[in-house]
Amino acid sequence: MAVTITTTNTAISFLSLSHPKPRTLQWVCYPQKPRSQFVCCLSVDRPTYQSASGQSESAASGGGGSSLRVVFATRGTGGRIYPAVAIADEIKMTNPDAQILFIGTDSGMESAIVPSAGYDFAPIPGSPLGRSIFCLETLTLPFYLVRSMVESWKIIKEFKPQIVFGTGCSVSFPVCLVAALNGLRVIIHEHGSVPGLANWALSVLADLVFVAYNSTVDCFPTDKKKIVVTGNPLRLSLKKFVSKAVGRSYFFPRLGKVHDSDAKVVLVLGGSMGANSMNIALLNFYQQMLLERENLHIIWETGVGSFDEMENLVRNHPRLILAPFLHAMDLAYAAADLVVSRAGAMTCTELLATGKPAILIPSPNVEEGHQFKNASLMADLAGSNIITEDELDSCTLRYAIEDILDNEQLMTTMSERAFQAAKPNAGAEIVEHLISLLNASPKK
Ligand SMILES: CC(=O)N[C@H]1[C@@H](OP(=O)(O)OP(=O)(O)OC[C@H]2O[C@@H](n3ccc(=O)[nH]c3=O)[C@H](O)[C@@H]2O)O[C@H](CO)[C@@H](O)[C@@H]1O
Repeated sequence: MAVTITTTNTAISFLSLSHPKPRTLQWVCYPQKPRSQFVCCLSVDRPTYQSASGQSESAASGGGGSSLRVVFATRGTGGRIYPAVAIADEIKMTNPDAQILFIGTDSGMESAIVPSAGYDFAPIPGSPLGRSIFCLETLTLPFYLVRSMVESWKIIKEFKPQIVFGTGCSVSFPVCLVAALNGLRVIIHEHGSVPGLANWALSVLADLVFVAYNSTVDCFPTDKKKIVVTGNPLRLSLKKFVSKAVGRSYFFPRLGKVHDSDAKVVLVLGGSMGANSMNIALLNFYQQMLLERENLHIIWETGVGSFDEMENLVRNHPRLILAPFLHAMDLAYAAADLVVSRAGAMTCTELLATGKPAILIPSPNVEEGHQFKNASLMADLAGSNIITEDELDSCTLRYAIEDILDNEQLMTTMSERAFQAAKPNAGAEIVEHLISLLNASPKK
């Protein structure tokens, strides 16, 4: 359930000033139950994009207009969904008449993230991927795949896209396959350092393959000429400048009003799913640290799955925001002096673009040590501090946080290095390639 609350308090005034279109605060409930005194899941509405005729519903209705029509197929964690949202944002910037439709599943995070980003969404059945070849999920995979392909076929026939864009997941596989069978342009993007299975397989039939890192190129079993290294695209909201005061007034109204320059805000991110070990480590010292440091404020994303438990364990405090998931990441990054986070590929891209000093705790549960590779790269590029899961405990984390927070010079250097290493134009570059491809030889 999403309840939109329109109000006229100071935070809203700041938001309206900083964004081209007036926006409203949205309180998204995960799961569907009344929330307590904690601020839970504040999100900022984006402008709803309208078609040239002014009828937003026409986006999913097919029809014969000449505007660019793109389908995005995405599912999974934020790291797969947000690159698609970022490229869609970029397309709308350069082609305001473009018609965009996202295909995903009803059960995945995309069903909440995509509509909240202002795009039309069409669900298909998800195909589960089993951990071994003999497990139930793997045995039922062909059945799900056929169902997903049939549903994708119907949507593609009706929407008539020129391009189908997959971000590598169990939804992008059937959708891109159907697109290729229909003779449509297929493009994929891999955000991580090692391609997922869907992207690996789809690279063979894709017209263009965008990747974030040079080292990923050789991982694909396809003609290297169609692989372009661009980096990861950023959501439009993260590319825009949001001042520290605006970010802070959104989360802690008093800070925005008085521009308290002594205040220090620590943003704790467990990735799009949250991180239990980080939650536990923080749980053991947040109270003491807030007590000892009167200028400290904490924004703590617990993950949707752990939120109820954490909400029961964490004591309400005026300088603490506890949230299951943050939609307004632009404002959260803007507010923060220091970010403590998992080391997912998209988060690392965003930390560089927003110039945030970071302590990274790579998830040990991600295949092939992806997150450790990301964190090592961040340490080289921006001097990020790495704490491994084995080293993670309350003392280590608290010491690492205070070590950076108390060293202004170090924070400035880390921030400057991050800005220098950022590649904020990946999205624009991807859209340029995409338009050139269409102009060079329209397939249909
Ligand atoms: C490539 C990789 O490492 N993937 C792992 C990563 O994915 P995950 O998708 O979580 O990691 P990423 O850092 O790549 O992407 C997270 C995205 O979600 C956004 N975000 C996050 C929190 C929030 O409250 N609001 C918000 O918008 C971030 O801004 C970012 O854009 O961690 C998951 C566990 O958590 C693992 O299952 C995935 O295998």
